Amino acid sequence: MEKLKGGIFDGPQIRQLMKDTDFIKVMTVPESDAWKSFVLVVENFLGNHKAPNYEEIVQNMLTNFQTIGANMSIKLHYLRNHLDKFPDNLGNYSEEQGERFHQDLKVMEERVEIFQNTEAGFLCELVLRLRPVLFSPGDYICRKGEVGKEMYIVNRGKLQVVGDNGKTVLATLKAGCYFGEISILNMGTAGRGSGRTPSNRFWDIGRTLEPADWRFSFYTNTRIHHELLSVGTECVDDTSTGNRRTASVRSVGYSDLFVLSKKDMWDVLKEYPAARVRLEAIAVKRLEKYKKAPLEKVAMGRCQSTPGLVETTGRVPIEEMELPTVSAGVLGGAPLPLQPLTQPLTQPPPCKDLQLYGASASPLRAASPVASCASSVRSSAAGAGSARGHLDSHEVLECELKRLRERLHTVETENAAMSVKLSQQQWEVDQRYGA
Ligand SMILES: Nc1ncnc2c1ncn2[C@@H]1O[C@@H]2COP(=O)(O)O[C@H]2[C@H]1O
Repeated sequence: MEKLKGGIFDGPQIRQLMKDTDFIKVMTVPESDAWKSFVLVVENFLGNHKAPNYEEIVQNMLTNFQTIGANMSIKLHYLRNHLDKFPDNLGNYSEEQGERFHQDLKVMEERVEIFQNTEAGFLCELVLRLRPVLFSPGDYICRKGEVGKEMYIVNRGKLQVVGDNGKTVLATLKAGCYFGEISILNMGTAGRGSGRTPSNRFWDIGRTLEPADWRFSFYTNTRIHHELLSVGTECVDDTSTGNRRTASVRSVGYSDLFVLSKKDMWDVLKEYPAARVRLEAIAVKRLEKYKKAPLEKVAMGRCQSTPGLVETTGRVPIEEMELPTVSAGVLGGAPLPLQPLTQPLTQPPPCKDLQLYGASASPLRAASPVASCASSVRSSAAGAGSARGHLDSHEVLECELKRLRERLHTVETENAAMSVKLSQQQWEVDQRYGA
């Protein structure tokens, strides 16, 4: 009954309609074309008989459905993309199996927030990449601090998000809920391997040098060159940071989940940038809820794991070290004078303030027009209260995406320029010392 109310017909009802000669009489021409082509699909593909030209028959039905503006369900997209993968005799497949398939897709389409109001193609691409997995009572699906490689959607069962002690239950998840998205979208606890952020690692490199060595090392020490470049590049490699699980999740009883790998998710997101913005916006909101903190704190958490944004509360912020500009120094001009470092390099305390670096000052700094947009949005979000905050979080994400693209371009260009300069210097050293 529920299905009928929702306009969903099962096999016996469809067969009844196919026999009903009056049914087609109440249709317009395009509708009757669509109906007839559907009947052809039932008779030549979905039942016991698969006609040699079944692909043409299915394609014809899809075209006719599109003509009448029918909202193609995910199942029809599935049909189109995987026509060649259906077994020869679909009639052998029971109603129960069909029902199960229908239910699986229904969970995705209707109950999973991230899949609602997304482009049909995006949803279809994701659904096709989902794998079903089963967990037993007490199984941990993920543990806090691990690198996240998958996200999960609960199809059936009950799970608990637990705190550090494994006892405090932060949330209970049931069918339709999803989890594990924070780390695969790189919004979790920042850090790769050692757990140190790129900005921490700038400081680590700095601390290995005597102040007087800064200028000399920057020009002649290939290790420093390479390390700085690798950290700089990591700043724009936004799949490498913030990838740690923010909590542990365990199965209460048996649970039946769908798993989506990070790689698959990112492969699809590459093709659907609007969906990426939307997913990240939802993740920011969810993080905000988890942390029960005001927006700017959440933005800070994200920024710590966001390439290009660096904490600046250390006693000697890296931008004050006055490294020479790329154009004047690295690209062949005379090195700019460096101010001697009067204070030792120290580890910056936790982020209180955020600053975006401008491209002109150092090869490690980001392009600025979009950066200033992001930072002004951020500061307005901080000042204007929580109602405006939600709107701004979206703007911040959009600005950040733009800025990251520009930053990637800048770092790649600078990387290439520095490599040229490096080879040049190596050649000069070889010439001088006869290596
Ligand atoms: N307080 C919370 N309430 C509900 N879900 C949470 C909470 N904290 C973390 N999670 C989820 O648990 C997941 C653990 O892995 P991730 O950090 O990738 O993504 C996390 C969220 O999806």
